[in-house]
Amino acid sequence: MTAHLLTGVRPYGEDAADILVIDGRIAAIGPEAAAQAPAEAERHAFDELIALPGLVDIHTHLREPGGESAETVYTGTRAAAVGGYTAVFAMANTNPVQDNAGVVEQVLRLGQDAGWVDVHPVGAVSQGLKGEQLSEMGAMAGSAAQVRVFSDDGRCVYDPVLMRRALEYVKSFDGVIAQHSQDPRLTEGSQMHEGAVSAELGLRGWPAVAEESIIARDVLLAEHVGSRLHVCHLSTSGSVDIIRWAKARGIDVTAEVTPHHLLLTDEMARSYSPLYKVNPPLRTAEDVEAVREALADGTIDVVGTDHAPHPLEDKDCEWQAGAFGMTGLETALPILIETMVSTGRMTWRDIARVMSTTPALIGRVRDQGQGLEVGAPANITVVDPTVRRTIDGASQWTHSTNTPYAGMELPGQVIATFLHGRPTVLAGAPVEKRDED
Ligand SMILES: NC(=O)N[C@@H](CC(=O)O)C(=O)O
Repeated sequence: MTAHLLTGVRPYGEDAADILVIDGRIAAIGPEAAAQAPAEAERHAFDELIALPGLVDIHTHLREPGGESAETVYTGTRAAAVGGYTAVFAMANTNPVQDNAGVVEQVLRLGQDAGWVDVHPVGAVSQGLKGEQLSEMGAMAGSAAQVRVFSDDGRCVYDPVLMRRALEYVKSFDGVIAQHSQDPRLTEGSQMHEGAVSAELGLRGWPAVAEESIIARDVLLAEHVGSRLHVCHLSTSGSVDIIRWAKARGIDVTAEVTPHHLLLTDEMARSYSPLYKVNPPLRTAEDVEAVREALADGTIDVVGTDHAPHPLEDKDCEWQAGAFGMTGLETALPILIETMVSTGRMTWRDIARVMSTTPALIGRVRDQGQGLEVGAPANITVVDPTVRRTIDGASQWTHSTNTPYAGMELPGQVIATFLHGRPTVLAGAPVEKRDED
């Protein structure tokens, strides 16, 4: 038997209550926890700290296989655990692409061996992400990886016939298509958000309509075939309007926003530093306000990090040559605290909903996101919201340093993470899996 007693902790930021964990499940919460704790239980004094259900990231790039100079499954999932995550959905734009059962099972196994979080491989929608023919979706769904989320993320499924077929096909195994909404024709050569700042800087623009027109098309397709659509990294106020309209109409759509689109604007491009180059691009202050409001009112369902590590040479260069993407696993919760909790827009229960419960539901994962309830799997994140830390890329656990928050002071630190009852992070630092675990 393994047992842990978390004392003095505040579940969902509410009244202090001890939590007893036995053999991977929450055995008791409240006064009876200490009374029921076996003598050998490991005790953790977490007075005044906040307990949340383990975070679930619906949108992570782990890069392995093929991109190990940026990240491996091991380093990416270790960074996830440090960020408070207990599960991540690993995007399909690896090399080889996660478009068949062999590759998704490889990523699943790498995740299990690393042991930091549950890794759920995302399957590509199209073979080789080429947007021409459907991938082996059924084989991936039926594989050991039990894939339910399919995405060509990094690329848009542009062909409406392919998108329609994909939406139809995933219905048979309750899957979802997670679309990277970007009209490729409207964004050829685009470098940043199209607007006053791009005009001033002389960088080619990525117009909001390139995102909004694809979302509008896709919600109508999802309605037409009666299937489930997930919109990745929504970034504009117009996109929020479309999702609001689609939901009011009863369309089965969910939407995600990234931490960086909740905090940063296209003004950052004035530095010409590719650290701020990301896809979709950082938008205007009005867009940031719209996505914050939509996350708070439930129009946007989840926060996905879009953790996109890149090797230094792809970021330490001029803007035009830089790669799109920024790391995010270790800064997501601090940014949510800064933008949504400290501002009074969301409670800790709301954070649990958008960063744990709903992402697990969208991905059809049953042993995550169940909340801090007796009998639930003991996936628990313990955070100190009062600490303020200056972010430094070099001291993060991800293998890459492309954080746009370097030098910024952000609130909150994950003190401990428990994955199915086993601590993966204690005192803010990762804890290696032992052989007997
Ligand atoms: N979000 C990003 O800016 N980059 C992503 C893929 C993508 O372009 O969406 C990546 O894989 O690097």
